[in-house]
Amino acid sequence: MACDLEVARITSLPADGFYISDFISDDEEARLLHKVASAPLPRWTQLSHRRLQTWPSALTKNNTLLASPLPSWLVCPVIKRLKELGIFNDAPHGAPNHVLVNEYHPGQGIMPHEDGAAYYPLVATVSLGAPIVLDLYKKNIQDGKNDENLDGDALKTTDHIRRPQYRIIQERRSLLITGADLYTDYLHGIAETTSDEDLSPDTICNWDLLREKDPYRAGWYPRETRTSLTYRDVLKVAKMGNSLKFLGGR
Ligand SMILES: O=C(O)CCC(=O)C(=O)O
Ligand SMILES: [Fe+2]
Repeated sequence: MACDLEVARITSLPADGFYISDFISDDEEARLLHKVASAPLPRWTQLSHRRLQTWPSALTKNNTLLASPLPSWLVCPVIKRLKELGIFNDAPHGAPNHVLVNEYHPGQGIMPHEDGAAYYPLVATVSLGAPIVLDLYKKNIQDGKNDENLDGDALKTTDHIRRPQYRIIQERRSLLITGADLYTDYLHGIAETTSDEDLSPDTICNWDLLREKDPYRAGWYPRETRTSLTYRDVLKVAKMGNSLKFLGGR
C-alpha cells in the first residue's frame, strides 16, 4: 500500500479498511451515472432487491474471467487514480479487471455475504448518487471459518438478524477500500431500509473521515437511489483463444 493512503485508514477497523471521501468530482460522478444509465437494458440483471451490471462480463462457472478490456469510462478516472494510490500493486494483475455496478432504490439492499475466492482479496468501491451505510459482520463458524471469540449464542444466530460489528457511511463520490482480514473474515451487507438510522460518531467507524458530518447529526438519513462501482481483480483470466478451446473448440 502506498504511504499517503495511511491518512485514509479507518483505524477502528481490522486491517485493511480505507475511506477517501472526495475521490471523484461532481462532474465525474455525473458522467459515471450517465454512462451507467445509458448502458443497454440487457446489460442489467434485475435481482429481487437491487439491479446489477457486470463488466466486462460475468465469470464462468469455475470463476474465470474471459479476458476483455473494461470500457474506458470505467478506467478513467477511477482505475487511473487507484494506480496512483498503488492500492492494487500487489494484486496479480496490478489493477482491477472486473467491475460490478449495483443500483439500490430506497428500501433495497444486499444480504450479508462475502465476495469469495474468485477475486484477489481487495475491493475498491466508488459510491454515486447518495450516501448509504455498509454493515460489517464477523464471520460465524458456519460461514466457514473458526473463531474462538464467538460464543454459543452467536453460533445460533443467522447473519441477517445479527447486529453488525462495524458500520461505514459511504458518501456519494467516496472510495472505500476493503482488503486483507476485513475481506476474508467479515461479511458485508446493506440493510433493506428507507432510512439509515442510529448514525453517530459512536456507531459509524469512519465518522472522522466523512466529508460532511452535519447531514447525519440528527442520527438518521433517508435513502435515495445509490449506485456503487465495485472494482476487483479476478484471479483466473482466460485468453479468448484458450477459452474457446476450453468451451469445446479445438
Ligand atoms: O454496493 C455495495 O457497496 C456493495 C456491493 C457488494 O457487496 C457486491 O457487489 O458484492
Ligand atoms: Fe460484496
